[in-house]
Amino acid sequence: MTRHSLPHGMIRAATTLGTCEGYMPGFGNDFETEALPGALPQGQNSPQKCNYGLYAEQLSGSAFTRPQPERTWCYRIRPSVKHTARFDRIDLPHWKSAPHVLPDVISLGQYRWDPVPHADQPLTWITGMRTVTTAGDVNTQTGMAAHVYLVTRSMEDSYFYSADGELLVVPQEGRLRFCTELGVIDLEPKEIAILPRGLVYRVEVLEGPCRGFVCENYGVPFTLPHRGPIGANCLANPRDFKTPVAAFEDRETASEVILKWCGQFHRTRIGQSPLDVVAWHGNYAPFKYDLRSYSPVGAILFDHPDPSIFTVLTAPSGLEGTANIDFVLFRERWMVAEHSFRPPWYHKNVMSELMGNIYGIYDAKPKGFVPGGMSLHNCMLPHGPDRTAFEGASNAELKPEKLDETMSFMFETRFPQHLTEWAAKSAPLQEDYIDCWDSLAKKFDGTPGVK
Ligand SMILES: O=C(O)Cc1cc(O)ccc1O
Ligand SMILES: [Fe+2]
Repeated sequence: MTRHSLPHGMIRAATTLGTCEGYMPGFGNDFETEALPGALPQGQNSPQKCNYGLYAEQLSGSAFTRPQPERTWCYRIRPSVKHTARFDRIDLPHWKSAPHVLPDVISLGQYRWDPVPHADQPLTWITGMRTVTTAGDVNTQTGMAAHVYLVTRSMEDSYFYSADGELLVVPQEGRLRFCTELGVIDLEPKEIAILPRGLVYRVEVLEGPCRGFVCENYGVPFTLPHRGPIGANCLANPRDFKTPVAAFEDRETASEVILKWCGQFHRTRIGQSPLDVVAWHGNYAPFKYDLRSYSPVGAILFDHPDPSIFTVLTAPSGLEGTANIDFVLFRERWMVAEHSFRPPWYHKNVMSELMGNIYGIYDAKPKGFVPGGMSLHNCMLPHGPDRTAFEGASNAELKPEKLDETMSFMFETRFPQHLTEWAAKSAPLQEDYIDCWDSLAKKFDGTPGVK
């Protein structure tokens, strides 16, 4: 087996059959990977002594007793407990957790933001996280938070992990590298990544400035949706998810580990890199997914289906069919529906919808919802196409039309989303957003016929 070197002398497992540029294909597979030959024990998890003097350690991402438990066995230079000395509380004022309901912030409404501009000062993955909304309760492991990240600087000898939930990362600008305990993920716009709860990592800037969106999932991890009558194919296909091969660094330098725990941040100081997992096997691991491999299924004769058909990943809530979070993708597709109003209909929804634009034009909002921008249509708040979209689609010739160069997404949660003070007062909120429906004309005059 040959080794691949990454910055900081990180040693990565060689690409082997079934892997692609350092990644292994499949969703939720039981993966196994080793960066040094023979580092992974065969036939058992806890040998009396591990090869290379490694320590065996289990990372459990679900209760031991879940029907399909999620866990990974790590073979590492030091057990994690050596990477966590005493913790001191630190303040990260822009990263908020639910419940975070403020008396002087009104969350009830329809909101839209321009792209958040980059700051003057350098920001890392940790200092550059800006919470937009929170929902549910981090202490009961229900709900989520939506964030924007603005990152211009790599973390150096600094590592992070969250006990509060997994992070779904949706880049919109720039390229990031996630050096994790279980391997390295490089991420750019049109891709997404999942960083599981409890996984330690460092984030480096490959090409900045970097901006994107994060959904912090306090609940059970994202999984693939039940496909129902769609059957086994299309939507997000399992083989297109990529989990990194093992990579480790054996580096003794003064370092810090920052831990998010019950909404608060803590720092511990250690004398080495905690990314020292030489080999691992299991089904609890980070992964990335290229959104261009998503095969949308839609209306091929008439009408407009619910956007749930565009679900990429879903995080169940415990109530059957009612997601803690759905991650929904509106990407390039053909519009062919006959005698139909093709964009989204007007609607009110018990779920709350936070949307972001990755690139291009979104059909319900030809203007104002721009790449890097966001919108929030909260629980039971009516919304739909603006006047331009409505008039355009009501009068368009209904020939097959390609919605090209477009990619927006939605974090849709069963819980109402509460704005942070930053989202309500500092972020570039469009004060006139609701005016986009103002000029919708009354067409009804009591006489029959299409108006
Ligand atoms: O509000 C939105 O733009 C998102 C959305 C899209 C769609 O096609 C149907 C319903 C819906 O909430
Ligand atoms: Fe909607």
